[in-house]
Amino acid sequence: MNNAVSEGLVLAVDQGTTSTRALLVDADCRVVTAAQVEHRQHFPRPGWVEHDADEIWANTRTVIADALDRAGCGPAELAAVGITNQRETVVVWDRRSGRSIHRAIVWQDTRTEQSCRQLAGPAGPDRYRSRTGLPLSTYVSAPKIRWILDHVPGAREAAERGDLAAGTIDSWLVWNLTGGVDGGLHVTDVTNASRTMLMDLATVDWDADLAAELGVPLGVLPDIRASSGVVAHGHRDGPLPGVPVGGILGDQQAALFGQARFAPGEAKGTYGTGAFVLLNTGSDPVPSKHGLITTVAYQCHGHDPVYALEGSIAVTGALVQWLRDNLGIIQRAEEVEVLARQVDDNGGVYVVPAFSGLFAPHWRPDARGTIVGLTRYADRRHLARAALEATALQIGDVLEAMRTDTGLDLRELPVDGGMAANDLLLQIQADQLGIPVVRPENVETTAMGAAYAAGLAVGIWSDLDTLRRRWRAGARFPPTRDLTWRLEQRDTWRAAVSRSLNWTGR
Ligand SMILES: Nc1ncnc2c1ncn2[C@@H]1O[C@H](COP(=O)(O)OP(=O)(O)O)[C@@H](O)[C@H]1O
Ligand SMILES: O=P(O)(O)OC[C@H](O)CO
Repeated sequence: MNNAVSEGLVLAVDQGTTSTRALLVDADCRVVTAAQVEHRQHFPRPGWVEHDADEIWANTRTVIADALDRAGCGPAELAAVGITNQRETVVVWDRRSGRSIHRAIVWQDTRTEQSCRQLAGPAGPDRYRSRTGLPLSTYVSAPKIRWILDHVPGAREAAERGDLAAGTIDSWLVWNLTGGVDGGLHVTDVTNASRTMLMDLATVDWDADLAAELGVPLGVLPDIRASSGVVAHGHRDGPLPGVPVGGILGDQQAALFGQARFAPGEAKGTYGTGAFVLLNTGSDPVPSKHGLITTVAYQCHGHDPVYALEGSIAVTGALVQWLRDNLGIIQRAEEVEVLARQVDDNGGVYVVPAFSGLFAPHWRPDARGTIVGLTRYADRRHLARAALEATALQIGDVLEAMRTDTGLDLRELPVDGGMAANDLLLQIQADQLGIPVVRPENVETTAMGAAYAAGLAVGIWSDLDTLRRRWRAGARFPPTRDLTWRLEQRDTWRAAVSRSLNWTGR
């Protein structure tokens, strides 16, 4: 083993929307090595987004092997592995063949819009909110599982016979890591389960009535476990033989954990494919009246769950990808900053990236992407700037909802995620919010959260305070604009958002 590597290595697997990463973290919370592989995005119809679950498992094996190789060590030197994952995305697989029976339906996919509307009925999308913390929307897992069971020939009967397993990506990975068809463990954690619309937030257990109403047989679902605690060990024939699986968390909860936001009132914002603000609300689930989600933040084995309020935004980095892949106005994501810096303002252009409808705080599946304010003056530089502003303005909307729901004024916003590498975005964000935005020294917060959860479970770190002391600020972006400017921006943004509504189902 490489001499520079200290004792007590923890592996974090971060299975995100665009890529799968593995990071090796040492007991001093330093990232020793990292490996990353992107997977294919399938868009078979407008609004549909799919991933190949078998490809994701193959990529997971690859990045684990690469991260270990680069460190010159083997699985025997690992104290634990922690898994974190894109949430809500569902896999349904055959317990006997070990193969998924349909491509994974991704959290951004809108195919269940009609069935969500029917399920909501006259009660509306908040029908199950008090029990689950979630609006009935295309975002959550249950309607996606139901869709697969109803559309793959023979699937519902196979599910009733007990031949199928379903779950979010974490449960697919843990099942495979622990043996798959050879006795793999079918589990998930409380944070992932809280995104399915099948878990009761108060009992942190599946709700049989809900499962029946939403058409998901309880028998296909995994057991729910704490986020930090050893659930199993890697299978002898898998990539991590004998390694304790000590942490499982949804990626946004993992980022909150990795940012060491363990106290009520602390929040973080993560900018990836979408963007997600989570506010730790402590031991009580706080209901939202302003379009936020109530969710489980984490649970350490033997302790009560900790809850959070969340503002989930479907499209932020995905808009940058769209500028790159669909319009070709940039070649690489980071070029959006170079382009946007060439102009002082957006030239009157606003982009509302409602590619999957609008999530928090609006929850409008009928919205679609809209560009307003175009004149002959506008060019790709203004579009690039408007794309970054759209991210910041959407975050502004969810923070305002948080303030209204809780009465809490954040003093600053710690941020992370792939898009947080963009300094211009973070400056625009600080200007839009009127509070400083802080990027930590270690921006690998999602993977760190999974590593922390796993390391805590096996005693690499003794407690949360030890982890909190490791957090270091990297770059700080103080606001430079006044209130009048902010209010004007918000007014124009609201007008743009209103133009994106009522597009489908007219
Ligand atoms: N410098 C940048 N400026 C703007 N967007 C960026 C930049 N770097 C990456 N992105 C965007 O961030 C996303 C990748 O971030 P990441 O946190 O890895 O995403 P995920 O976890 O959703 O897979 C992509 O959508 C990409 O377009
Ligand atoms: O994988 P990310 O970072 O795009 O996060 C996706 C979220 O978990 C969806 O809820």
